[in-house]
Amino acid sequence: MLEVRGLTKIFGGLTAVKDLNFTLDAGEILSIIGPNGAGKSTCFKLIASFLTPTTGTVRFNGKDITGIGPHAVARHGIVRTFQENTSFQDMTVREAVLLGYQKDCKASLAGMIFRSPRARRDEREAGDYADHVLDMLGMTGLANTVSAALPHGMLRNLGIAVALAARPKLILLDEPFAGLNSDETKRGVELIRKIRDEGVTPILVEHDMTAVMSVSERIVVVSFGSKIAEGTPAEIQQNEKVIEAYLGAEDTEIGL
Ligand SMILES: Nc1ncnc2c1ncn2[C@@H]1O[C@H](COP(=O)(O)OP(=O)(O)OP(=O)(O)O)[C@@H](O)[C@H]1O
Repeated sequence: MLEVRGLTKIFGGLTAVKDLNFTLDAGEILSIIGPNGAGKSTCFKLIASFLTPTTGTVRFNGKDITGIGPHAVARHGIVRTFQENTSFQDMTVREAVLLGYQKDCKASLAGMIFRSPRARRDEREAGDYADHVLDMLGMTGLANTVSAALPHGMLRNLGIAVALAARPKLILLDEPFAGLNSDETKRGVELIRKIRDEGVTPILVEHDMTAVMSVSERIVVVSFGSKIAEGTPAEIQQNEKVIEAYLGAEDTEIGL
């Protein structure tokens, strides 16, 4: 589904991502981990086309999508969530999710204004789908809550809900467990499996090693921009290079 080849990003004199190669199959749960500053977020930005690589390619379902821009990438079915999303503060939860869905509507602008049958059908479908997504995220009871009033964990969920509302094929989750307590993390792990079971393939960048080891089917480890290991959680936990990379860093939490 996703093929990253020779991906490199140089900022001035600093190589943030260096000749990175990995592939991802549809339906697989992959995590990218690595010490602080290893290049994980940059890698996400390159895939989602928020940044253009210095060299290398990103292919999605056989098509070259390198550097085509975030909107074009979204049209191909790739969305990205952000660590802190404050864009829908004034909207209710349901309104924010409906906004995420909008780009998918088929009715013309005139159709929407004059409420054509097509526009009415779109509206109904959007409402049904928004309710489905909210149910999936355990947010049905919060549908009419103003986003600014949501607790931290639920604001995170809302970001995921808005991204899912666009009905992507691939969702890039940037630190979905950051700041969550252990119960919320357990629910987060279940949620990621649920997302995958709905046909949306998740990739995570994450520091919470307990969550990573529990949810991932495969892990790619980066250090100083380069891939140093790739394998199952069990393989990664025993990998010497990985242990060394984490021991040498301030962030020593690898869950060993
Ligand atoms: N726009 C930019 N301009 C210059 N340097 C940047 C830019 N974005 C990232 N970097 C640098 O590239 C390196 C990789 O950063 P990146 O944010 O990708 O790491 P990360 O693995 O996601 O880190 P963290 O886990 O702390 O979020 C860092 O040294 C960072 O300072």
